[in-house]
Amino acid sequence: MITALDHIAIAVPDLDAAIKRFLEDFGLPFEGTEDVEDAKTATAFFPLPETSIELVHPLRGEGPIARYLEKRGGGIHHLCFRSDDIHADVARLRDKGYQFLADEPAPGAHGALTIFIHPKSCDGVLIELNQPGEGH
Ligand SMILES: CC[C@H](C(=O)O)C(=O)SCCNC(=O)CCNC(=O)[C@H](O)C(C)(C)COP(=O)(O)OP(=O)(O)OC[C@H]1O[C@@H](n2cnc3c(N)ncnc32)[C@H](O)[C@@H]1OP(=O)(O)O
Ligand SMILES: [Co+2]
Repeated sequence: MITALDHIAIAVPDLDAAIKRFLEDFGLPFEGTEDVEDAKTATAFFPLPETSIELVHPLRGEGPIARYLEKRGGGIHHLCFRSDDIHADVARLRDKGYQFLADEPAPGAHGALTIFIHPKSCDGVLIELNQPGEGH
């Protein structure tokens, strides 16, 4: 079952400048950065009550965020729904015809199990599902 809007991710060409903006201009609480090697993405999280803003930036200039920034520039990149049983939700949504970008959920930021649905399945919006690990 989907239980929350876990985060909204924004693709940013300059991670340090964007962190400064959300920290100093908007005054959001900053949790820290985490590089997700498998996703070739550097992330920065700003937790707010019940959800977070996630900044995403290419690791070493490559990967999906690099391609996104090249084609579209910075902008809202994906929404992530939190699940309390990601395998059941993936099976349920696959049965309904949603196209997933991987066969199985894999570890993402914070060690959460994560999987993406192709934007073509959701009116052009990239959707991530995650199931937080213990302690998050
Ligand atoms: C998991 C760690 C962390 C976390 O929260 O835990 C993250 O969130 S990391 C986030 C980075 N990882 C990903 O984004 C993985 C999933 N994304 C992908 O695999 C690709 O970006 C993909 C498949 C969505 C698109 O890659 P592709 O190489 O096919 O790029 P194209 O530019 O050819 O795009 C094809 C088609 O999709 C449209 N598109 C691409 N990105 C987005 C987007 N973020 N939102 C909406 N639409 C998107 C793109 O415009 C193309 O459309 P078309 O009509 O064919 O031009
Ligand atoms: Co994300």
